[in-house]
Amino acid sequence: MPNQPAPLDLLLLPTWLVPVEPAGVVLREHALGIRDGRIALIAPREQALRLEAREVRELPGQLLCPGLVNAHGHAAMTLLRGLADDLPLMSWLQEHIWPAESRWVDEAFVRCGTALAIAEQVKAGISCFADMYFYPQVASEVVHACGVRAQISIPLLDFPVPGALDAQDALRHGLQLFDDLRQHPRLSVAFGPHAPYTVSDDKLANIAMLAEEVDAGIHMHIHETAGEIEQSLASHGQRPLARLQRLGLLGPRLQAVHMTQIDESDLAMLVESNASVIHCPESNLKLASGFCPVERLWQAGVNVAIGTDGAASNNDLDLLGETRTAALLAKAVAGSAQALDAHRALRMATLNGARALGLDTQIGSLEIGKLADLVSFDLSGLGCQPLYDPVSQLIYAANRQCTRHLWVAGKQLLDNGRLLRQDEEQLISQAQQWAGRIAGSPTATA
Ligand SMILES: CSC[C@H]1O[C@@H](n2cnc3c(O)ncnc32)[C@H](O)[C@@H]1O
Ligand SMILES: [Zn+2]
Repeated sequence: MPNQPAPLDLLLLPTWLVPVEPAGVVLREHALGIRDGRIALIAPREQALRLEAREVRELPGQLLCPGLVNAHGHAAMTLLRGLADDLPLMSWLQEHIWPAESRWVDEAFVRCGTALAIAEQVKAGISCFADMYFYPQVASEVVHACGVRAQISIPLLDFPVPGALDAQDALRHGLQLFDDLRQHPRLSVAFGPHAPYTVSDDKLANIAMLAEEVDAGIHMHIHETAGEIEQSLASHGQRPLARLQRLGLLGPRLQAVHMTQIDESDLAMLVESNASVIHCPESNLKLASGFCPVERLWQAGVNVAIGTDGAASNNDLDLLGETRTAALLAKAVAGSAQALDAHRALRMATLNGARALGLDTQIGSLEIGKLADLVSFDLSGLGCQPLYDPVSQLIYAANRQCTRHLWVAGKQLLDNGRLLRQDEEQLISQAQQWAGRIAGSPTATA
């Protein structure tokens, strides 16, 4: 008697299944089966329905694809959403955000803001996000409790920040977090030197060495504005990326966030080092920082992922909307309507994000053996009719309200648009209490 395969835990029957890898494929009349948190089956619907499954779920009018990966953000900054708008990066940061952070950010702030960010992201189809903020230990506890996946960066700056007296103190806490989370199934830890203009040479060289030693990512704002390049040339006689190369930070573990300023030598360094670029188009537009040349990077072979940045410079954590902005902006920047087509845009928001975070063997595409991090979007509504091409519809016509169901490692976090692991009413009320305190203070941002 041949061995019967164990029953599937869940069999999903969407109208469209978009695996992302192989590229450009849309499967109709197909099913996806999950066993032990992993994708165990992708097969024609009729064939799959003959298999034993503990639960079978029809997803009519829905597109099933990998969960979105928000490759850059500052989760707890949700509590600073709308506090200082319509400003350029440096006055936004130095005159408003940093003063507000030193006045208000503590463990309770990070706990509440991170939970709010996770709820907003899960409701928007994001199953994995990269976070760079203060009190990373607290953020990791919230991620653990909410069931989502995240890379948590250890923030490192030359000056004291909430939760760390100096960079050495931050590193000490950070290395402890590496040890604590080494075996965690959903959490990874990276180094988060804030930017070339806030971290000195000796600390950057030390981070490069430590990242090699513990095999971790390096997540950093780089080449966000033209002013950053000018300042680096004046202070260091080098462009920031060249300086980072000299200090040993360039390599596949580097996650270079923003990169709106790229000359030929920068491009060559990115290609040669296999570093990833994290594109944050809406933050770059809102702070008038510049335009990342996504198509040029992509054609040169650089892995380009996408991030929302924090809710204080965006002002939402809507990766689907961000991807649409990226697809539209890429065409304007490249002067070509073919730049960043819908399929590549979806790849940027899934598999490329996973690759940037070093998770592409585990998530980012629907392939047998990968973790079942999945999202379904409902394309049956009026705004998506008529429908010729489901991926075009997802990127150019749908919006985050179309998000229906979301699973992380086969565990459902969103059911028909409803959060299963978080209390929406409570999150809203807690966020309002924070806003009451912050807005009610005469020193809200100064
Ligand atoms: C190292 S913790 C995060 C730190 O970064 C600040 N921040 C948020 N958005 C940006 C951005 O676009 N460029 C530079 N710095 C940014 C955030 O407020 C924290 O202070
Ligand atoms: Zn940022």
